[in-house]
Amino acid sequence: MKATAKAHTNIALIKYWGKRNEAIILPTNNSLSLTLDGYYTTTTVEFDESLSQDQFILDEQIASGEQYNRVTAFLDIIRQMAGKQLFANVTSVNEVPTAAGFASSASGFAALAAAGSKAIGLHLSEKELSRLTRRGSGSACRSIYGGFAEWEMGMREDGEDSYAIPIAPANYWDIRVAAVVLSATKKSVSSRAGMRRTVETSPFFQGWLDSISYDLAEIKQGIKARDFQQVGEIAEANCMKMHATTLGAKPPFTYWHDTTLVVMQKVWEMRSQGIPVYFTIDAGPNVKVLYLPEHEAYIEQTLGELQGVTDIRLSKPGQGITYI
Ligand SMILES: O=C(O)C[C@@](O)(CF)CCOP(=O)(O)OP(=O)(O)O
Repeated sequence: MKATAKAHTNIALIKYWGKRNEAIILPTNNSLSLTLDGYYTTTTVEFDESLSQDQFILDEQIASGEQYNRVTAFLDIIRQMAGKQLFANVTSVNEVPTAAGFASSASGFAALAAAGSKAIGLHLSEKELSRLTRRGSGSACRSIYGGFAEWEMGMREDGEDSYAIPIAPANYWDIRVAAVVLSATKKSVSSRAGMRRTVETSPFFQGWLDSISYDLAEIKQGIKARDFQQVGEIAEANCMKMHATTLGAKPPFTYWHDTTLVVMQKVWEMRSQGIPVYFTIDAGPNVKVLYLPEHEAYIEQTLGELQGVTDIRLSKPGQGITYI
């Protein structure tokens, strides 16, 4: 009863920002992402009837506290689906530089869902696997697919219709993402806490929701046409609207640090010089820069020279779940 799976993280171009149900993780809006090849998690799950509790080893460290609790609670869902009361040894290795502030929970929960469901003997479709992964971490449900994926928020309150669907495969369009890692270390508000505070208190949240259907339609048209300017403009604007909601929360907050703005302004400067380059930012200070392959060397060098930038991690579109 053992299986190993590898999953890549993804970068949202239309953000998941807000839950309508926290218990089973149902979002307030659809989101759309690109799976990246530069960051992934490999997870092995072995169910063993001799075990009296789950054990979770993350990057060669025995996990405890919140990390352990989220994994064992997730395994409970898998046990319940399979009707088996077995405990498991879980071993995860992240090729996700934690300093990058990437939501390693995305690749982590996707790999855990895939390996855990297979190890316990469930044969889930991609849709069923995405729906299961969503219960671990919302954005992770998009990592089931390679390339571009859209998480349909669903209308049902039991979440049966809330899962990701593939939009275009990894080999459809070679656009690139540079994760600009900043030295900022101050703990920002977690995405979960940030969403909650924003939904509950920000007067700008409704404006965010009202803009989603237009952004989604425009970005899908841009992807279909391989129109980088259209995709970049929409993604950057959507990110700015998401972050604007946090400024209206009570108490207000922002994920941006000083270097975040330095990188943003450098992207705008390069764009004013005629280079097609855009950015997006998640629940942290790091900036993810979108560009085309022909500009990779110049963009990597230009961003790498900025004060406060400690690493640049380049990604191409990544694959969905693979079993090893
Ligand atoms: O990825 C995106 O769409 C946008 C964000 O990264 C924020 F910018 C949200 C990620 O939220 P996640 O960590 O998935 O929350 P969970 O469901 O509470 O685990």
